[in-house]
Amino acid sequence: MSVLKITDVSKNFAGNTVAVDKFSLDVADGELVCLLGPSGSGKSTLLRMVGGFERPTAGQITIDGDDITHLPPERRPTGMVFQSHALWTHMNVFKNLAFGLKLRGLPKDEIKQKVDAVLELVGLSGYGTRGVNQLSGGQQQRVALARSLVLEPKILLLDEPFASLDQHLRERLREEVRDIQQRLKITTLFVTHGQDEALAMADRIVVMRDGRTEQIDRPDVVYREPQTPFVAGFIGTMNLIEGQVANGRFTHAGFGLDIPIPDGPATVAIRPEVLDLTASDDGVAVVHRVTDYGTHGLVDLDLSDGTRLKSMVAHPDLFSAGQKVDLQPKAIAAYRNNARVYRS
Ligand SMILES: Nc1ncnc2c1ncn2[C@@H]1O[C@H](COP(=O)(O)OP(=O)(O)OP(=O)(O)O)[C@@H](O)[C@H]1O
Repeated sequence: MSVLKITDVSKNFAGNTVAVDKFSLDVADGELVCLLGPSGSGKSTLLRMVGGFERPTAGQITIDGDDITHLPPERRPTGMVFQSHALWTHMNVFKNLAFGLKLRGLPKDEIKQKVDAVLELVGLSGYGTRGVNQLSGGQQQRVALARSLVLEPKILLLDEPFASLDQHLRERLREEVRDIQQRLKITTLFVTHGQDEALAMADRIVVMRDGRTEQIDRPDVVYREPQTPFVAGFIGTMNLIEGQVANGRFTHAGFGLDIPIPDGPATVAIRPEVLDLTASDDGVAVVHRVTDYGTHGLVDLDLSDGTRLKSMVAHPDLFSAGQKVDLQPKAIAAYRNNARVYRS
């Protein structure tokens, strides 16, 4: 059952910037949906409209069937965690967490019980008396999450909560947050421009572009079956080759493939892990660089017009810069007019 329903929501800023354009999305109970897209695609604006920090120009947002489109943030059953955690630095951790509960008029012992429970949930038991400034960046972000969770929101809204943390900590925290989210079964909308984060955490990913949905699907589907060249190029590493189809054959710069689609321009997409190489004196590509990552190798290669492609290989030592190679893709997709028209 859908808990959060966003219907035809738009946001136009002054100066005619259309940040969000007739956007619709249903989020099911307990689901974690990631809004993923490049900078400026409207992710934060959309999240802020759900949280009540931005007013939609048009459209409707409901939670459990109640229209919340024009309610202020404090009257919505939502909890938002921002990129800059905005903790109160003059208060200790306990007071930061107790603040919202106090406003709700809860008795002292119940506040203590709830704060202790949420501190345990985020792995910070015993940190109540610490000053916020005495915590690491990761700990501060956990407190920010706890401050939202302690108010038991129906919907948790996370706006790039790990953006300021280093890679290692980011990976650890996203696992922790996913664990907590699944344990609490809390419906969550999560904004990120990190595709790894989205692939690792989401039940479904919304790929956004120019304020609109480009694709909504499970992470594995978004990765394996991107519906547009934009999604293909945005998620994971993808070789995109723009060429022409004539008589069922796609060609570009000496590279050719049989594709049973009508004549005309097409974009072919091939993942590096399914682009096999064989050394050949009259090969269509030249190896530019070979990188050995230990577990696998990555070969950068150029077609005759300079189009750069990537191939993942099991034995990088078989290849070297300057070598000519032939390409054998094991799986391809072809796009025309921004839609997928073929997949092998
Ligand atoms: N307060 C504002 N006034 C005017 N334009 C705005 C405002 N906030 C956002 N925009 C514009 O709306 C568009 C979408 O911005 P938004 O911040 O939602 O994108 P985003 O996908 O979250 O980007 P990022 O990943 O960089 O945070 C951008 O063109 C942005 O410049």
